Amino acid sequence: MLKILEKTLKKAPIIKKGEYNYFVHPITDGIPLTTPEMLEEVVDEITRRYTLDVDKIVCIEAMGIHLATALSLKTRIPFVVVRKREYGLPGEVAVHQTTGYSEGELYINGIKKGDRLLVIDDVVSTGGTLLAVLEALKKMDVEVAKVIVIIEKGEGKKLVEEKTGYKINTLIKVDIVDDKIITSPPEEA
Ligand SMILES: O=P(O)(O)OC[C@H]1O[C@H](OP(=O)(O)OP(=O)(O)O)[C@H](O)[C@@H]1O
Ligand code: HPA
Repeated sequence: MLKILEKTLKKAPIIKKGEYNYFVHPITDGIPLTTPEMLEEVVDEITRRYTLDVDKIVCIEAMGIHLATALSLKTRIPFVVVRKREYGLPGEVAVHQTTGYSEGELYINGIKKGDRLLVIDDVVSTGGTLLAVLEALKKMDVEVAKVIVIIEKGEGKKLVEEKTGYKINTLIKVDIVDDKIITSPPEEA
């Protein structure tokens, strides 16, 4: 069902970002090559597993954008990007993001009161990014109907679920053992 994703993850190079083991894959980095078949496999699996009765898809720059684009083309649901750039538009909400190797600001725009949202991203690792975005959305007058992340790595997913109360739906789990990637089905709460 996720044959391309599994096969390519197993071959993904691992680089060091300080102490952090970072895998490099087309879904999370656009490297070495994102194929239409891989994107199709991912969005087909999303629409097979989940009912997407939402007004908008919310994705996070940069590596949520290709996923939201492909899903939007398939479902006809529009999407908005949480950007790393500040616009200063009315209603803009800034959040502070931390990952295992970086930190910075994210800016939420384009969301209206009462919106029913699907939040999508490529990977949840420490959970810092998703936590920051979901906690901000929680304070806005919107409904987060679904959260979908393609790849879970480490324990961040559980932490985000505990802290926000939202279920984080993932398609595949990766563990890095001896500089190799092991894939398995997602951990369910
Ligand atoms: O669970 P976390 O530890 O927060 O890691 C996950 C986040 O890290 C990556 O984003 P990054 O900020 O590196 O930006 P990019 O999408 O531009 O590569 C990825 O796209 C997720 O958003
Ligand atoms: O190991 C990783 N690889 C790609 N993207 C990521 N975002 C957080 N961790 C990772």
